[in-house]
Amino acid sequence: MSKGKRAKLELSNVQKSFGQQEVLKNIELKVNKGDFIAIVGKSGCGKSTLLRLIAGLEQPSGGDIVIDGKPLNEKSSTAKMMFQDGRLLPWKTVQQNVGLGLKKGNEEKITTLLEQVGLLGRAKEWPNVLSGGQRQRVALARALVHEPELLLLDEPLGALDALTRIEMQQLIQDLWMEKQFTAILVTHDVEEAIALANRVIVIEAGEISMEQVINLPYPRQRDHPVFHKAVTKILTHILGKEKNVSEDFKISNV
Ligand SMILES: Nc1ncnc2c1ncn2[C@@H]1O[C@H](COP(=O)(O)OP(=O)(O)OP(=O)(O)O)[C@@H](O)[C@H]1O
Repeated sequence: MSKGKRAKLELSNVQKSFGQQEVLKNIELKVNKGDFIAIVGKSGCGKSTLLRLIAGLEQPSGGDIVIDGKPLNEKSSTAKMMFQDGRLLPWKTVQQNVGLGLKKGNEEKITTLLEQVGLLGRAKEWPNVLSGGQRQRVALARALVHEPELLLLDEPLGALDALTRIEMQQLIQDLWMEKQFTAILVTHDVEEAIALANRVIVIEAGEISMEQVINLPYPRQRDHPVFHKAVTKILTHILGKEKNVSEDFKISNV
């Protein structure tokens, strides 16, 4: 992270407990405007809780969350969130879903976004006739139609098949490159993290145990050797088998 860039989001000593269970402790994280951050880690390590804190959907038990220089108190007004299940309203058409909460006079934005996600021809259909991937395209359009400066993605592609998942990753990357919003993605998939993020954060037992800058150009190429080294390095860290890794994979910078 280069000095002098404006911080979009800053977390200082953030903690979160549910009853006696301490889920997050001492989280320190600075996200610059335009960053694409991926948060990875084992199931139950606290990834979604961290995202929900940033979205203002949960309150921290301690520490500070600052967005655009201002403390985040209640629900974040600038952030938009996209979930694994899309959360489309089944009684509204595709275009009505995308336009939810949008003020009158902005219909053109709906058309533009539907075109960008490749669903303009399905605008008047109901969500239940769409495939899982198409539903997530609608969910993505719905999040982006508000032109959010901060997009929070909670395992949005987790329910999709491998090929659709890669197509969706490319779509998210294209839209991020074009619109230059700040993105934070929670994912189980280390390859997905490296396909999209300029920084990957690993959470282990409620703490950030690794932060890896991914110095690969966009659009990302999966067949780049550094891509595979980065996957191995992060997976090795998560799985805790550093001692068994060959020297080839012990790289300091990717
Ligand atoms: N509202 C809640 N009330 C009580 N405990 C909770 C609540 N939300 C999360 N937890 C607990 O916090 C821990 C972390 O959950 P979280 O969903 O953040 O993990 P995660 O890393 O996103 O997991 P996964 O990858 O399986 O989705 C878990 O032990 C979970 O049971």
